[in-house]
Amino acid sequence: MKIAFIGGGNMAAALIAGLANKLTDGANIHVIDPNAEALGRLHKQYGVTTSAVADATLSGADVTVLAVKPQNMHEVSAQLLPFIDKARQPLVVSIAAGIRGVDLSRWLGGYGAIVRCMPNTPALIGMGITGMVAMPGVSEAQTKAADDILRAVGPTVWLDDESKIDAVTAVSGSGPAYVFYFIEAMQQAAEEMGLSAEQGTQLALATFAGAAQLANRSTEPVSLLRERVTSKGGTTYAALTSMENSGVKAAIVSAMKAAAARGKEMGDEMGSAN
Ligand SMILES: NC(=O)C1=CN([C@@H]2O[C@H](COP(=O)(O)OP(=O)(O)OC[C@H]3O[C@@H](n4cnc5c(N)ncnc54)[C@H](OP(=O)(O)O)[C@@H]3O)[C@@H](O)[C@H]2O)C=CC1
Ligand SMILES: O=C(O)[C@@H]1CCC=N1
Repeated sequence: MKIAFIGGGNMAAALIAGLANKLTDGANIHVIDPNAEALGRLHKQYGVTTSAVADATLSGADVTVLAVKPQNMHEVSAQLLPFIDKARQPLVVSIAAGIRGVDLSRWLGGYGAIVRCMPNTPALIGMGITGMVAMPGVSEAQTKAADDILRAVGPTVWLDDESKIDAVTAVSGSGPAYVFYFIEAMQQAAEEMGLSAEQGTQLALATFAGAAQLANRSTEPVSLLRERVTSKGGTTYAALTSMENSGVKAAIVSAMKAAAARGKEMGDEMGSAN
């Protein structure tokens, strides 16, 4: 399978890291990005071919992944359009937050073979997860091709309704940042209580990894696992009571709803502006 990426930034690099060697040889991946340094790195690490601007290599791609910022999706669609060979029906995969399939299709001259995805950066180590939705013009074979690509970097979750992808963005697309934020807070607290930076980091990271694995492997609800840590009148109880009193859970719920709302807003803004 020949795969082209337009945009070779953070998320594309994470996907390419998972894809190269696993699904396809790096030489079957072509990356287009104006940043020569980023291209050089990707070429050196994975053997991908590169170019600074959209070129005829795109015509030979079975799948083109649009991995630029949402604000650049309209101009990039215009750059891709001349290279879409409609007789071959190549698949277009968008990973952009917010950008709706109907707008992308319009920018691509009514082209319909589009799958929208929301991956996340743990794809870099093959531990991503991706929410996906196929536009009406996507064939079964194309759905499978999109699934094969994203499954190379972790499980896929197919959605029955495009509007739900904003929720996926809020949960797992942006999610790694919430986890890193929580780890940063634990690191800070550890240091403030006298542990070294190294010890704080080691303890926080192992706790996150262990708790996530435990929850993943357990058949019991996460709330029960939490209760088992929380001895009556003990230290965990003191911490969780403090969190509840500070409105931590409510703040997380409202932050994630803000992420989803921003996804929808970006779709509205970009769709109506172009
Ligand atoms: N980062 C993440 O965790 C996730 C991101 N996404 C989505 O992925 C997309 C990319 O995000 P991310 O990788 O973080 O962003 P980056 O800014 O890291 O990468 C985008 C890249 O596209 C390049 N670019 C801009 N214009 C063009 C063009 N015309 N042709 C080719 N390349 C171009 C940019 O170059 P320059 O910097 O010079 O403009 C940059 O290198 C976004 O739409 C985002 O919503 C989805 C899931 C998770
Ligand atoms: O912050 C963003 O907009 C992108 C989408 C999900 C993760 N990063």
